[in-house]
Amino acid sequence: MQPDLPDIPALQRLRTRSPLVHCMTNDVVQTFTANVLLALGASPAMVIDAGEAPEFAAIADALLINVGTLTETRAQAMRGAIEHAVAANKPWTLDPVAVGALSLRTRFCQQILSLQPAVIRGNASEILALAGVNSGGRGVDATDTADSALPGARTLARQSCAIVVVTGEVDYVTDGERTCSVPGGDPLMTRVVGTGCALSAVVAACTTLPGDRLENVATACGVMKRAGAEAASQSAGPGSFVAAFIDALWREGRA
Ligand SMILES: Nc1ncnc2c1ncn2[C@@H]1O[C@H](COP(=O)(O)OP(=O)(O)OP(=O)(O)O)[C@@H](O)[C@H]1O
Ligand SMILES: Cc1ncsc1CCO
Ligand SMILES: [Mg+2]
Repeated sequence: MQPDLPDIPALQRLRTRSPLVHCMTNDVVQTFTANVLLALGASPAMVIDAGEAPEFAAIADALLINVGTLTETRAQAMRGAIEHAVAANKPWTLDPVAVGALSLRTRFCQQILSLQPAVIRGNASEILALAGVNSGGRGVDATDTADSALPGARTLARQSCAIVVVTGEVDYVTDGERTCSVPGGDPLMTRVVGTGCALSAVVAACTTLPGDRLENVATACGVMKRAGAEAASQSAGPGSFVAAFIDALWREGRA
């Protein structure tokens, strides 16, 4: 395991570069995801139609594929976008929401794994399912711990040549050989929808940074956990947590 990493320069770089992040994400988390990226200085765009998503994927700096509200039509648009991103040498990140629990999305994610994702970010049940390990996942929430999913995450990283992030009480970031652990955050982060989905978007933004990708992805996890802990300490419950969380992200990486 690697020790805690200095992440402020990476955050400052994110604000300076303001990467354009093409988000093909689920209907539940669109606005929250865009606001999280904006608070950190990145530039979100939710372009989803099959007629223009491939074109945009080649222009944007990074692509996020989140299958939370997948349909057959969206799957087609996503596949086209991924192919164009890969052809243009742009990194793409996969959030395999509820994979393992449902067959269309499980099949789709297994297929697109061969298209060289830079990063796969999921909760423990999703990562175990994608790694081919039976898990108790039955919906969008994890029923396994991140610790128990770490061996599966390492196997998935080696199989897919992607960096794999498994989130929970501790986040683990692995390339199959090196692993960073990122503690912190707050359980309140799981009582509002989309903190994991938004983290995947921040991870996608961080794949555009120069330097060690594993460290940059761990930085994304650390930033979200730090903001989550700060927001939880300032809020009365899930409603005010959301506003405090966006505000805490806004302060991250500022002098
Ligand atoms: N018990 C916990 N304590 C502290 N932080 C947590 C805990 N569980 C999750 N988190 C944090 O919450 C965020 C979301 O992680 P989670 O594993 O819940 O993803 P997810 O299930 O994909 O979320 P969603 O589907 O709502 O987007 C991450 O930043 C993670 O570090
Ligand atoms: C609640 C929910 N349902 C489909 S996607 C989603 C967001 C969390 O992943
Ligand atoms: Mg999720």
